[in-house]
Amino acid sequence: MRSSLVPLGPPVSQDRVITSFPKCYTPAACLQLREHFHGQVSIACQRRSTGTVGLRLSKVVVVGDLYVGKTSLIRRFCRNVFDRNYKATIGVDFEIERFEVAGIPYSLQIWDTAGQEKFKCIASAYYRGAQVIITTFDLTDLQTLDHTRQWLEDALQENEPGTCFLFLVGTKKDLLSGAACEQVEVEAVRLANEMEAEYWSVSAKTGENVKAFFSRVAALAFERSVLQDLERRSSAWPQVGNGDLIRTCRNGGTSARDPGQREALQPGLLLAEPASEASVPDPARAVPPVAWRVAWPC
Ligand SMILES: Nc1nc2c(ncn2[C@@H]2O[C@H](COP(=O)(O)OP(=O)(O)OP(=O)(O)O)[C@@H](O)[C@H]2O)c(=O)[nH]1
Repeated sequence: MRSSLVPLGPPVSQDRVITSFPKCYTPAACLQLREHFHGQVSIACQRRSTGTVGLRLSKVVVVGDLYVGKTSLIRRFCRNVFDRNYKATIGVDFEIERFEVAGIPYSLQIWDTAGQEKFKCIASAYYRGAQVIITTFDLTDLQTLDHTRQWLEDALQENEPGTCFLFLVGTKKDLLSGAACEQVEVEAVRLANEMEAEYWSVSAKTGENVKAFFSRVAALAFERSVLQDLERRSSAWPQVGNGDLIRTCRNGGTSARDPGQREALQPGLLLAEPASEASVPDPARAVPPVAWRVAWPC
């Protein structure tokens, strides 16, 4: 179903339309194993009640050593091109990529940052406000994998704890045989788990896994945005006063109205809707959430 929201620009191309939840690369290092959208998100999308999500951009920051292939990865995805000549990124650059996720328009702003040390201070100024951090390394150069810890630490320093999805991505997959790649991946998966990141390996040259990877990024970021929006709205309606309206409860409780929805939420996440539009309070007088509780189930 095409979205009825936000007719900004031309419709997104068919390969940016995400209808079912994209699979992870390996369950051994994966942010979530579900193969469908969170029940609350599906309902919100069906009802077109995803708030401002369709109007917002989610910020994705790509970091990693120089020459690992950050620019090439982004260019392969956004423009479907590959250039074998190296041109260092100076500071930062970004692309905006539009999607339609579960019928809702959604955009990623993908920031390409410089890997060269001399540009690092410029690039790091753009880490703030990221919803997704992609830490990249070259599968043919293990030193670049060692450095990912530091890249991640630097990027996390600029963001609130627990607010970013983390990915560890091995690049230049085409340069390794299957066996050699698997060998590197053992270590990469171990590190990804340590970082609480999802692991992927890709090739910008052949395009292998590139679209699947960014679709996964978009779906995860979209789902979180919708859940945050629902939580924000539920916090703005503190006096629900009707148990029937609470469709997802603490500790993964099930819905009074939708008993089929058995999605587990993190303790403390409470989602509710007002009885009708008339009960929506004046936003200026709404009680803001005491603190964001952003921790997502696998
Ligand atoms: N064979 C192969 N080469 C790649 C791949 N991705 C990138 N390269 C090459 O690796 C070199 C570096 O790629 P870039 O994308 O410019 O690297 P970068 O990480 O953006 O570098 P900085 O901007 O300096 O941080 C270029 O010569 C690319 O052609 C890949 O998937 N396969």
